[in-house]
Amino acid sequence: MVRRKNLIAANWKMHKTVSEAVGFVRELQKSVGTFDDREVLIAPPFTALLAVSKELSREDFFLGGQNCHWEEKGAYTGEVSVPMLKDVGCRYVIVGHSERRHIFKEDDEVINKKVRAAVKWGLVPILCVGEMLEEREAGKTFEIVSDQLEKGLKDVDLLDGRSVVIAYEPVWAIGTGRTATPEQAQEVHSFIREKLSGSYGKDIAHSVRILYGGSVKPSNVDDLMKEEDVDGLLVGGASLEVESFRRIIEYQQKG
Ligand SMILES: O=C[C@H](O)COP(=O)(O)O
Repeated sequence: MVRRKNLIAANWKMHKTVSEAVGFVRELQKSVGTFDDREVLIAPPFTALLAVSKELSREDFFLGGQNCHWEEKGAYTGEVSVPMLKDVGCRYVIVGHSERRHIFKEDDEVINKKVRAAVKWGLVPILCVGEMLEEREAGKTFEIVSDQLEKGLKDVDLLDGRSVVIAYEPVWAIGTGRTATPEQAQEVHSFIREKLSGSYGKDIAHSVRILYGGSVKPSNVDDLMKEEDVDGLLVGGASLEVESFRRIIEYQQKG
């Protein structure tokens, strides 16, 4: 069984110019302490990937894309492939974020192709799953998460559990200021782990990192990270300021 290292990820979405991104990373790397139980991921817009890659100097900091295409190359105007992301130094790629699902109408089939492409060409996909508010209120959270997980991971080799990261992002908590309570997050995370255990076995399931995303801020990070199955965070808004993201990375240890 591989020991899980927590992953604190910044998803900058469509924010920051190249110079803003480079300045941020330079300052963040200087100000954040080093912890042997956690890693940091920066997912800037495509335009800033190369510049941020050159700026990243710490071994505990990694680079990620926010999206990818499933083919290696071809006539796909506006798209970026997994090998291209690898070429600029990415280790991770976010796949199936709710903004991609809802604004850009990506379905589970497309998301699965992207997950498989990422694993095939050596990036770790961060597969995002999560229910909408009306689905939660209708008591369908587990059903939705289970379905997205099953379809997103179809025919994906989880290897020892390190080839994929799952992010639970309840849609009603993204950018709304309304965070899931630590108990709500833990309930779904533990459900995800159980489900992975059923499909891939206990050892692999216990090695997969499950991140929480949705209005994570300095004021709620410590409580969220105390939950047993919360292995990190996918942070949007609060990752755009150095001081707030530094505080999130430096969450208080469990126990
Ligand atoms: O990828 C990040 C999530 O969409 C969360 O965004 P947020 O922290 O702004 O709510």
